[in-house]
Amino acid sequence: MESSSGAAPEFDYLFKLLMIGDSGVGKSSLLLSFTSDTFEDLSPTIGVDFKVKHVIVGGKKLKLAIWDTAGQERFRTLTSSYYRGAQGIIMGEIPLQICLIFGLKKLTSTQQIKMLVGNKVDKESERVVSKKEGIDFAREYGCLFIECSAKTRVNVEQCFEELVLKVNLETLSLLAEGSAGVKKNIFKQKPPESDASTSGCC
Ligand SMILES: Nc1nc2c(ncn2[C@@H]2O[C@H](COP(=O)(O)OP(=O)(O)OP(=O)(O)O)[C@@H](O)[C@H]2O)c(=O)[nH]1
Repeated sequence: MESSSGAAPEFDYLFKLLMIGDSGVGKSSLLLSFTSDTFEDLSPTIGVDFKVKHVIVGGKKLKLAIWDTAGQERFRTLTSSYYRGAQGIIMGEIPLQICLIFGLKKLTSTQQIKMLVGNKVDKESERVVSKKEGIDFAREYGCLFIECSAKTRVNVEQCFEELVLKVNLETLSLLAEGSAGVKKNIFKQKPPESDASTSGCC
């Protein structure tokens, strides 16, 4: 937590989120769309990038620290070192992610919330994986699932919101179990309404 001089803290909770996925699936574009409301042709990420977004969920001020990792193979050793400590993980385009999800299952703790993201839904005519296949795949590997478009901003906010809501719920259950080190604040939000375009399955 920040604030050391007795001033009101800038946020109630800090969540670390991590974006992984193969190069070109649109991780950086999704992040830019979420944090800056813009879409532009970006160069491939070198190593890792980082952005912050403040949101209010359930009346609580959350600071989201979002790490965007390079998808290119040559950065994989570096980027995998960022998995630890992430509360939520966002992954990229469906057809390319299978190997990374297996990697995650080995590398991350079970308390991390994973979300499989099918980006670029604006290119419907080029779709490779059906929505049902995406949902089934996410269910099998215990991920939330959503389809979105960084370009048109369809479901971009929802993508992060659903993940953060789920992280909150996990935080609450940790509190209920009396885990040490978890700040004893109770979030007052309700679970998200079910939406035809999203599908939680954790
Ligand atoms: N049509 C469309 N194009 C997109 C969308 N999101 C990203 N793109 C394009 O896909 C390409 C790759 O996007 P990036 O955001 O750089 O991909 P990345 O996953 O961050 O790639 P790395 O940084 O190499 O890991 C770019 O040309 C983007 O403009 C989308 O929602 N719709």
